[in-house]
Amino acid sequence: MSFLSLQGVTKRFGSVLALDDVVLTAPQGSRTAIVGPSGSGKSTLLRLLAGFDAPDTGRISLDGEVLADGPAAVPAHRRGIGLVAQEGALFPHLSVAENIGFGLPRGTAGRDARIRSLAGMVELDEDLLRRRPDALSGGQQQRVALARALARQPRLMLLDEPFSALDTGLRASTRKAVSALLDKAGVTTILVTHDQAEAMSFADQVAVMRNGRLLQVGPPRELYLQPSDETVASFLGPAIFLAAQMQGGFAECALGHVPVGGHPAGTRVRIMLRPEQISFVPVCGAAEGIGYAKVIATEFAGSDCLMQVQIEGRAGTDAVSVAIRTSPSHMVPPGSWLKLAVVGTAHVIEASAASEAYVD
Ligand SMILES: Nc1ncnc2c1ncn2[C@@H]1O[C@H](COP(=O)(O)OP(=O)(O)OP(=O)(O)O)[C@@H](O)[C@H]1O
Repeated sequence: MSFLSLQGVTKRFGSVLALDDVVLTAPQGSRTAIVGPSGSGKSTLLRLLAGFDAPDTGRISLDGEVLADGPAAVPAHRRGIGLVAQEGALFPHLSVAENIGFGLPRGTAGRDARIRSLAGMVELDEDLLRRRPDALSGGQQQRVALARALARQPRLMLLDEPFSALDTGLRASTRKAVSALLDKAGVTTILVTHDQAEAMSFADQVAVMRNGRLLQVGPPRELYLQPSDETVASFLGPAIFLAAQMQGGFAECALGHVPVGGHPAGTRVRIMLRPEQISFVPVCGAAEGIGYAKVIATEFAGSDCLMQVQIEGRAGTDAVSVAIRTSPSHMVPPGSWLKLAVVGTAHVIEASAASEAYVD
């Protein structure tokens, strides 16, 4: 049996179906990230896990204990679940030490030592313990919030966009530190985030949510390279979709002969590639034919620049415009011609009926 299990969880607010038959499991010690657009139901799911609200139908269990079975639910304070919210939500009038020790009864033997040990775990200097939260940086405040949540040795840790208030550099380093810490403590964790890259680097399982439903759940690499549909594909990053015809295990498309993963059913398919799977070499002058493309526009964005290129369609089909990624030193100006090649395999995202027309 899974350590954390949600079965058929549904929650409605008036006419809004916030959670629609959610099924999710997580092994002990694992990290799950829930991503999805605004209003997709992420916070509602977290609130139900924390015990701040109860499902209409469905069952939530943790470590063999049923936490909610429809509206009958174990109250939040009896769940042994820690929560770190977006702003850390520290008590402003208490010192950092008292914030960390908030859940530890006063007078408990070794309380101060435990607070110092928790501060050490989240790499907070001891001399910060006497300060008030407003005298700490955003990253330090988040680490205090994490130490406070860890103090009660939760069975499950819920992280609700805990890094979103931090700037890019601090965000990445805090995420790494928190991730290593949770790993070491072996705490099962659920992270809610708007940031797909953050979800994929933090978690061993990612769940993509939309309109209250989980569209796909799996390891980050699997979701990124083998999404179940175009919505999941596009949500996790830029994607190139091309119509293709299967021939001898290859997809014949505007890019030529492209190897595909798996054994797709059907002959007319739609394939997906990630922009970084397209390599190119500039060619002199106009070069028409399969695999050649003209640069239409460029977008400078530091280390990760984009070039919009137009590929001639196969006979009788329209040209296809796709974005490919490159470094600033490899970017060429609009009007240049390129020979493209595909790195790795394409993913067949949709196999159509054999009678469907072949279109790009
Ligand atoms: N207490 C409530 N009363 C009425 N509707 C609610 C309530 N809480 C959530 N909803 C609705 O349920 C849906 C899901 O909301 P939820 O906050 O879970 O989404 P979310 O994915 O967390 O969004 P965001 O990323 O913007 O925080 C939304 O349509 C929201 O308006």
